[in-house]
Amino acid sequence: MSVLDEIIDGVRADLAERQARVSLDELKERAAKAPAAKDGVAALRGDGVKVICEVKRSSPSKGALAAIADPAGLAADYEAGGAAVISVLTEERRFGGSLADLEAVRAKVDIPVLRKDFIVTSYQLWEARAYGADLALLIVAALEQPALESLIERAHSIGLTPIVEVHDEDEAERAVDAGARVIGVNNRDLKTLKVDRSTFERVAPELPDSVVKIAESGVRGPHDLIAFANAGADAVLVGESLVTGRDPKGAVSDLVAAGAHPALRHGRS
Ligand SMILES: O=P(O)(O)OC[C@@H](O)[C@@H](O)c1c[nH]c2ccccc12
Repeated sequence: MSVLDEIIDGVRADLAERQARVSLDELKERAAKAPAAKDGVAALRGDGVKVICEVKRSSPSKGALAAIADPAGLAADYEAGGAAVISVLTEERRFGGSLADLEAVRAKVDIPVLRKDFIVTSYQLWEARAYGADLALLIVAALEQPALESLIERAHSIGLTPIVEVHDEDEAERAVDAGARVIGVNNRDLKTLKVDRSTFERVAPELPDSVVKIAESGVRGPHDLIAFANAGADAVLVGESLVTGRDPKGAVSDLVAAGAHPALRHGRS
């Protein structure tokens, strides 16, 4: 069984408990009361390379990264540093996240918030909206094609922007066929947890120009951002290097400044 399969088994078990506690109708009521979703696509387009900053306590590859006693405070630092979107991991067992983190971050920042989890049913999309997310991650490797298609559609109908995550050319084709407009290329293989920074550069050319392209994982600093930008990234998604550093706000503003450099603007819309 791959690491991804193990993670998803745990996610399904936790999900079954929540579903037994909170009905879909209750979630929908809560979602109806949530502030309207912000435009995730608009936040990721435009001049310069956008920076998505992640609230991440631990990971299956590295174990504990940072305690993050105040996820909302960290998110506020990211926002002050110029982040375009905040990513909040809500997976509990391996990443140490929760829906409470999502709710706390949502209440604190004005920029769009991404629910980062292993989404396998529309119930989790309703949860995302009910707890204030504007975007939700859908991982192609975790979903059969019909499920991927219906979750993309459902996300749109709920008002969420789906970020569809791929790791190779076949998954990229599946994402595009399923109607994805925002695609994240994960440089980490979720089946082996290995990071290969050439993944983005290999997969991005398979994606149509109209798709918003995000390079995910392995961004250590401005140098990596510039490399991904030169390979066509509209945005980067950064976790570990921000949560383990001493000055998250400063690190974000260094990334944003590198991404705003005029030399990178050529060919961007
Ligand atoms: O911590 P990093 O290497 O900067 O990576 C962040 C993000 O890309 C990573 O957390 C991630 C990408 N896709 C995921 C899917 C599920 C959980 C986590 C992820």
